[in-house]
Parts: sequence; structure tokens; C-alpha cells
Amino acid sequence: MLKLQSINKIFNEATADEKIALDHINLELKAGDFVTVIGSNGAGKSTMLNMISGALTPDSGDIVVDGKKVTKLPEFKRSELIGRVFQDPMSGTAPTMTIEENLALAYSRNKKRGLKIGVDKKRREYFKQSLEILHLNLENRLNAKVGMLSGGERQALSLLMATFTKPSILLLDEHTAALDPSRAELITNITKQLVEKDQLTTLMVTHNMQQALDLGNRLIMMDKGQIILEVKEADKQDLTIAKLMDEFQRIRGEKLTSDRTLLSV
Ligand SMILES: Nc1ncnc2c1ncn2[C@@H]1O[C@H](COP(=O)(O)OP(=O)(O)OP(=O)(O)O)[C@@H](O)[C@H]1O
Repeated sequence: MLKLQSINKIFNEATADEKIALDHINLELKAGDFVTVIGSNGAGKSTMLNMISGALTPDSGDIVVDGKKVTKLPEFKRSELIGRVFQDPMSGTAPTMTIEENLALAYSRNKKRGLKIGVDKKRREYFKQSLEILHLNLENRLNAKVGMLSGGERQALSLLMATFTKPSILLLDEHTAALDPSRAELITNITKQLVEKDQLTTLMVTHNMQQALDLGNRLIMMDKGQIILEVKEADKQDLTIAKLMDEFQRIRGEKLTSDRTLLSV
């Protein structure tokens, strides 16, 4: 479903600011895998997601989605295959458009050109049913401008829009980090539900270790551009935060120093 083959990325190569962001990253997700990604600040997590979405191109290595090499495919062409939700609840939706218009846009994302984007009765019913899953009463506010919604509501809508067309890969980039704890929990639950409903192949970056343990069937830990730990499905259930911290110390010979990671425990 997704393969990263020896992905390298160096920023500002051969300058004083040179930074190895990704150092020979290999990762494979099978259909339906939900992998949570943790790691200290600057470990390369966002860079890895940017490679998969096509926002960045690797210096070397290949990215394969559904058996197709997409390494050189521009971001807009990959959007048919990839859904993404960012940390900022304002970034996934268009504030001056209504809920229905936003959903119509998301719905038409992987449709061939020439098909009409307008909303007929059947499609409106589909939008309403999809919104009901969120339990936020948005199904009765189809004509509300998205700019009027709360951060949590907008993030729920972003999530729904990103999963609407059942993407081959769903990328979640700290998508609950900017929300207060109760809203973050709501979005976490909606994430679980939407991913399970369509068995979406998902990669989720989080600084919250508990969330990384609670969600998904596999976990990876990154540090300094490398994947330093991979926890398989069979071992994930027995994993604890203490074990993860010990593993980091064992592998790196030092304590995990990321304040944000520790604060999120
Ligand atoms: N466009 C860029 N130009 C130069 N350096 C960059 C750029 N993007 C990222 N980096 C550097 O690459 C490294 C990896 O960054 P990345 O954002 O992927 O880390 P991260 O694991 O997502 O960190 P965080 O958890 O703090 O968001 C960092 O040292 C960062 O400063």
C-alpha cells in the first residue's frame, strides 16, 4: 500500500546550516495498517509526511503508493491518493464557503474532470449521513459558513473531508495538538471511527505518547532522521510509556529530551 525505500533528505546541503532531515528511511504499510509516529523535535516526522504527500521531493529513494512509484508526482496529482489533516484546524477547510460547499469540493477531489460538482438531493443526503458520524449536529448546519465553526468542529470537518474519498493513505500531522483536551479527545475518537469504518491505511504523527499507544496497530519512533524503533502489531498492546522511554534510552544511550513529548505523557 505504501512503501518508503531508502528516503534521504538533506536541507541546505554543503552549507553551515546543513541538516540531514531523513536518513535512509525504509517503511512499509500494508493495507489497513494504522501506524503512529513519535519522536523528539526535529526528528524528521513532518518531513517524512511531506515526502509522502509530495510537498517535498526526496534527494534519493523512492515512494510507492498502491504499487505505483509516485516519487516525482507533484502534490496536486497525489491528492487523489492521499488525504491529509494538519495541526492547524484552520488549514483544512475554506472559511468563506459553507459546510456543504466544502464537502462538495472534497467529494469532487478524485472525480474525473467533466463531472458536475453541484449538490443534488442524493448527494446532500450522503453529506448529511457522513456528518452524523461526527455527532456535532453539523448535518443540520449545511449552509453555515465554515469560518463560524469552532476549532474542534473545523478539525472534525477537515478529518471527514480528508477521508471522504477513501484515500489510499491518510496522513495525520499532530492533528489534535492545537485543541483543548476535551476537543482533542473528541477528534481522537472520530479518527478511530473514520479509520475503522473504511479500514484506511493511516500514518499519524503525534507528540502525545498515550495517544500513540491508544491508536493504531503499529508504532514507530524517529530520532535524528532515522526510524530507531518499530513496534509490531503483536507487541503494541503490551507497550507502555515507561517502556518506550526505556527503549529510547537503550537505543540512544541518553534520555528522551523533547519537552513536548515529555509534557504530553
Ligand atoms: N524547509 C526546511 N529548511 C531547512 N531545514 C528544515 C526544513 N524543514 C525542516 N528542516 C529541518 O529538518 C529537521 C526535521 O524537521 P521536521 O519538521 O521534519 O521534524 P519533526 O520531527 O516534524 O519535528 P517537530 O516535532 O518539532 O515538529 C529539523 O532539524 C528541521 O529544522
